[in-house]
Amino acid sequence: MTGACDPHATMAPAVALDQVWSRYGRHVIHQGISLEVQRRSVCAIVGGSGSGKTTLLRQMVGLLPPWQGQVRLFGADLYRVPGDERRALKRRLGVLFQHGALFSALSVYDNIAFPLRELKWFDPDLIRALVLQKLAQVELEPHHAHLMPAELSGGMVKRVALARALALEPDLLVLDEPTSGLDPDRSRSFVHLIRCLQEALHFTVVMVTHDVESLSALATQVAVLADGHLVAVGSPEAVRRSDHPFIQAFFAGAPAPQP
Ligand SMILES: Nc1ncnc2c1ncn2[C@@H]1O[C@H](COP(=O)(O)OP(=O)(O)OP(=O)(O)O)[C@@H](O)[C@H]1O
Repeated sequence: MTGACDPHATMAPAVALDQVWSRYGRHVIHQGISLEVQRRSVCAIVGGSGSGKTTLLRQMVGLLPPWQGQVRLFGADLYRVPGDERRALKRRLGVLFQHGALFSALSVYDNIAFPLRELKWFDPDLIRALVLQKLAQVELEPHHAHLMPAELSGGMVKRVALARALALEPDLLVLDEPTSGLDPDRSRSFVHLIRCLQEALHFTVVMVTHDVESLSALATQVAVLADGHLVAVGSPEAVRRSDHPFIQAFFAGAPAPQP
């Protein structure tokens, strides 16, 4: 039994990929990817352009069934559990895709309230309290709630998107290139925010990044994709010691990650 209610699943990894194969048409992207991400850890997936990082994230969040293999979240087989269990599993995820992807026609308030309203569980007073709490968590002010996405700086868009991803208090936060488009200062401050929130709220993070500085600041585990395979998985310090050419190039010149 691998259902979301399985008592044996309580200590299962947040994410477990088992022999995942992926393809688009005849183009095979992954050839037997197996990876476990333990709860409360921060896993960074890195790899060259087109190596299949985003495809792997889409599979983890229930958007794309793998061609072969299993994707388990918290012990439950995401693509084989019944629909209501799958919906319950997906409510345990917060997702922040590249570029933030806010609804441009909705205010900051309505963007953050969106996943809360969708559930139809909360009355407007509770939604208001939760939206203000999430805004505070991402270090924005209550008056920012009335702004439209077009009125926000790039850093604020990221923060609002993060607040929306945190709205349902996820157990797993999935981030695709969280710092893309930010200048180095804003990037550092956004990474610091994610780190503080993760330490306070104890969610698991899986992120794709090209940014070695973000990786060094956040990741407890690194998984490196190349040629359809995971060529290294481990702590940042251990992966960095690999002599794989992509890994050597990725870390070249970067300061040693803090254990
Ligand atoms: N919907 C799709 N249909 C066909 N091919 C696709 C589709 N999505 C992605 N691909 C191809 O699959 C490969 C892997 O794409 P993916 O976006 O997962 O890679 P990535 O490692 O995230 O790349 P990048 O770092 O450039 O964002 C690429 O060659 C891409 O062109």
